[in-house]
Amino acid sequence: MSKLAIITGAGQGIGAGIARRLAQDDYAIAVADINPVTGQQVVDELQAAGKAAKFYQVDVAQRAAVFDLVAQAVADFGELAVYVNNAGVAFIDSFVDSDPTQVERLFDVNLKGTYWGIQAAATQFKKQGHGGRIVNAASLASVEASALQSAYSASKFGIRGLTQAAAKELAADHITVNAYNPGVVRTPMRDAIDKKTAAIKHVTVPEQQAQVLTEIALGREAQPADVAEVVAWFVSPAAGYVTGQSLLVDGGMRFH
Ligand SMILES: NC(=O)C1=CN([C@@H]2O[C@H](COP(=O)(O)OP(=O)(O)OC[C@H]3O[C@@H](n4cnc5c(N)ncnc54)[C@H](O)[C@@H]3O)[C@@H](O)[C@H]2O)C=CC1
Ligand SMILES: CC(=O)C(C)=O
Repeated sequence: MSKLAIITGAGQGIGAGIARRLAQDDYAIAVADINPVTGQQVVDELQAAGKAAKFYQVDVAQRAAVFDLVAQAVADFGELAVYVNNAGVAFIDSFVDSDPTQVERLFDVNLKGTYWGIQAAATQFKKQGHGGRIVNAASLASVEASALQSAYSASKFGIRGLTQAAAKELAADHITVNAYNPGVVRTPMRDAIDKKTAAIKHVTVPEQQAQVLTEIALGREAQPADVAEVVAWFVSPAAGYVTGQSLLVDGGMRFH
């Protein structure tokens, strides 16, 4: 019988990559996303490959909806084994020009959405009584803040803190909590970041992307699969003694 993995923001990008990768390890995949079109497309793809998957529409900023997500997915697939807080939003703007509405929404989705996800998953794991794995999406912006991404960086610093605090408290229940810190991963989020950054800097998008590439030691951007491999490791038996850690997956951009 498959074990259940809930992945938020799995309708595209890194989350979809994580869904595809964990499906290879015979997890039943709960594709949780605010976007029903892309989310269902990922489910259709997994099901066409013979994998167990179902779409759940959720806004992770809504605590009750996150708890309902866990309850519905467990009712559909049985015991929860893995919860990945991947959903996130970003925007580019100067500190002083950042729009308050965008700042509020970003903290509600990234920081509070991760908080509710840890709460809901840990509550379910405690009920089940034999541990579990929680993995959170931080960022290289959680170890060194990014200019033009003040709110985003703060949210990711916060997620690193949530990861450490949850790991300390939940270890007694054999629940590990870790985070992945991607650098530059080619997704729609990154496309939007590159476009706005180029406009602010008055350069072309290719020029902006070429500049960023010079900062990556391995000389290439990441693909979602690069990050998904790290998440697959975090939830594997091999990482059973790892908790509270935030692992840079950036091709060599930050060396903390
Ligand atoms: N792409 C990159 O270079 C990096 C991404 N990250 C983080 O990785 C995670 C995934 O990023 P990407 O795949 O690039 O993003 P993306 O924007 O391409 O995909 C994010 C997914 O989350 C969903 N989503 C957004 N708000 C939601 C909400 N309130 N409730 C439920 N679902 C929601 C979107 O519909 C989308 O399917 C994010 O937390 C991001 O901050 C971290 C470092 C670098
Ligand atoms: C560094 C980072 O988190 C993005 C989205 O670029």
